[in-house]
Amino acid sequence: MVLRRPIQRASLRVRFNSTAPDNAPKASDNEIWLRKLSNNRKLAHAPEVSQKIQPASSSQDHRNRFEIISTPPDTSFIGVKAPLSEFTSLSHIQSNNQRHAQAKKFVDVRILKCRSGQGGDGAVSFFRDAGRAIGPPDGGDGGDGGSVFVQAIEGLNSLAKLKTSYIAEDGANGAAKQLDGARGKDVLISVPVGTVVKWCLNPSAVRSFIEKFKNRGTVNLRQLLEQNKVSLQCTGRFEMDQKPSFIQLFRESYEAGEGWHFKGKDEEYHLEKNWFKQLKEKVSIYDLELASSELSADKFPLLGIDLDKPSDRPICLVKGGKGGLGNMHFLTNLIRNPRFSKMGRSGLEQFFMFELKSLADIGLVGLPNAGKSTILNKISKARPKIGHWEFTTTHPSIGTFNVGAEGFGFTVADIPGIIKDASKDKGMGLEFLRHIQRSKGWTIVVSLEREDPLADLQLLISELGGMEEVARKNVLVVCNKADIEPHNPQSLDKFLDVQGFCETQNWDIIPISALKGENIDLLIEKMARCAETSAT
Ligand SMILES: Nc1nc2c(ncn2[C@@H]2O[C@H](COP(=O)(O)OP(=O)(O)OP(=O)(O)O)[C@@H](O)[C@H]2O)c(=O)[nH]1
Repeated sequence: MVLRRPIQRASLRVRFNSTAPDNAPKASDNEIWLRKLSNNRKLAHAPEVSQKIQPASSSQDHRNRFEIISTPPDTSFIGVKAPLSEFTSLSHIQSNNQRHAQAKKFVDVRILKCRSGQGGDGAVSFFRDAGRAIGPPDGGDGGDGGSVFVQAIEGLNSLAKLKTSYIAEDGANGAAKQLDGARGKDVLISVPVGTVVKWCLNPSAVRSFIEKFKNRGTVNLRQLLEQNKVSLQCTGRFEMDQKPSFIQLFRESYEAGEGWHFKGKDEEYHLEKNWFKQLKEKVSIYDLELASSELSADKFPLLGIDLDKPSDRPICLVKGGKGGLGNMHFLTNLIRNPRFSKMGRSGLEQFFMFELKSLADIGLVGLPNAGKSTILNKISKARPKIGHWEFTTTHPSIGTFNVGAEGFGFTVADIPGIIKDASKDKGMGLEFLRHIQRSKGWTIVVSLEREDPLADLQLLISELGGMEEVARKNVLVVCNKADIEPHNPQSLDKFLDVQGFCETQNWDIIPISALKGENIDLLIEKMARCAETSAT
């Protein structure tokens, strides 16, 4: 717990003259405060101020993405290793790539630098007036640095307008006449509902790490980010819980007992005086308390913050540094002329990844050209661009529509077509999968125009993460383009193959022609069912 300063001064702007109230702490107040600090010595312990992020080669087993490598009491924090891909964005790293530049038109992932303000320094000043050339110390405290907050609000639908860095203001320095410095202004980042905020690595550090591999032949970025790990220091939710829940962040501030600001006589002069050495020792307990309160504030959920509802209040990402104490706090019966004050504590600079995940009830997936956009166009108010070339859909679009008189509504997200090896970053990759991850149901579209629609379905399942992943959802398989050669027995066989497979999985299936609008009403009913309940 951080001890409060001995006296809370009533006003930020106090004129110290013969008529104005003197709110500076008295020497006796300061002595009580310093004595309390000494008594607290046993409680305070030096925090381990280090967070090493060292990519290290790992095994191929990615099932356990967060591997615990050490736990208290052996270390202060829970050591966790996780693949680099958890803490960076592949599309961000690939931003120079042409193919991905096209996909970037719709911005659904951003990496932002956030820095909180540094605390202002405490002032060294002494009261003066006509009657007294030098009076008691009256240097005010530095103001606290501003913090960076995030808030999800309705009405926004893209991350495109976010800046690349958000820097909160530093606290102002304290001044003479007991004037505290002003608090640094906070910064608020407004994002759309559906945004997930995750702590991430500095992108330039990731890029320079990747550079090292470029000389060693062809690099598959996805594999590189999967196979190399980051070591993090984490904490549990409760003291006794050793399950990692938060990443511990560290700010680089002065060490306990340091961070003095001297005026007139320098540090060397003061360090020779026993009275200063004793004071420094006591104040180092205060510094430790500040450092430990920083440690409890400087944490971020390991799995990120899911802003799936409008935020009631802004959430702090990085907290501003505490302002330093002015010299009036160091007046004691022994120290009559404290010509020193404390510096403000540092702010915190971290990177965060903002991912926009659609909240659609149903995710519409299929190979390119299967007719997803045509289906969505037919059934929803949305009018996605339709074309007969592949990758017409370059960014997710969401359609909302109502079923029946009661108007049960659901939303459908159309994502770009998935191709073979999309999970290995072919085609437009699987970056858009985030938009259907939260959907209760997946509607998988295959085209009966293709040679082997069942093989297409199986390929899609494999690219979507395998049967285990797909089985978590309500699945509806749509066999589109049933209008092409409807009387050809081969067309019917193709449909029956897919139907046979769906029956073994207990999945619903429907043949349709999106182009001709055939079976669309039944499709809507089935999709409504697909959206209604969760499979798990
Ligand atoms: N004959 C026939 N053609 C269809 C049908 N549905 C869609 N098409 C055509 O198939 C082509 C591709 O349709 P889209 O809806 O753009 O396909 P998509 O799956 O969204 O494609 P991507 O955006 O590349 O993923 C277009 O030329 C459509 O007119 C259908 O039921 N029958």
